[in-house]
Amino acid sequence: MRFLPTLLGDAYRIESDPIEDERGRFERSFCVREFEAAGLHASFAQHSQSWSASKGTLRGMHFQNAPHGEIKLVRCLRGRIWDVIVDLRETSSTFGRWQAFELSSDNRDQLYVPEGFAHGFQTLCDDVEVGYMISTPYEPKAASGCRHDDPAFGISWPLPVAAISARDKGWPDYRFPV
Ligand SMILES: Cc1cn([C@H]2C[C@H](O)[C@@H](COP(=O)(O)OP(=O)(O)O[C@H]3O[C@@H](C)C(=O)[C@@H](O)[C@H]3O)O2)c(=O)[nH]c1=O
Repeated sequence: MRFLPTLLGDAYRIESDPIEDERGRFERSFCVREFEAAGLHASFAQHSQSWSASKGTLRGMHFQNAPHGEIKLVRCLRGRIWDVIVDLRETSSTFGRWQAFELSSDNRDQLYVPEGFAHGFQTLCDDVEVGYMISTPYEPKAASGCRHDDPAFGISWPLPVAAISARDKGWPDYRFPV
């Protein structure tokens, strides 16, 4: 695996090292030894998958409040997504900044999302499956988020929004600390 730094501190794009033979392909998508050697969190409590029917579907931007903050390892298992993270760590030099990554079942890249980031994605085609490893169990009372179109961040999305949950449409404006 190759752990490629991103523009945002502590977040990594991870490329795998596929081994191909006459049957097809083998690759490790997670490895405690390699994650620990790279200094990354290597213990995950949950693996979740979502399926989105339509191109343009938007899920996010999500995070869990402390003390239930999550580290996520995100991979697109079928189709293509525009995956976006926002650094919400007030002490970070990249606080308030966002970055987007195309993850797909073709490139098979993964995104390591540190604790303290908001995460969301938009599907770039129909019939999209996304899988996440998550460091902490789901805690509904701590689940929170910010709007994908919040002017505080100015995130660019590639497509008009075709489907979004009422909850994700209704997150209040993000307030930067004064
Ligand atoms: C996230 C989650 C949801 N649920 C339930 C709550 C709800 O009834 C249903 C759908 O939940 P949501 O609308 O939050 O699903 P979704 O919008 O797909 O949530 C996901 O979005 C992406 C961007 C992430 O980063 C993930 O961590 C997760 O927050 O599933 C669980 O039971 N366990 C979980 O871990």
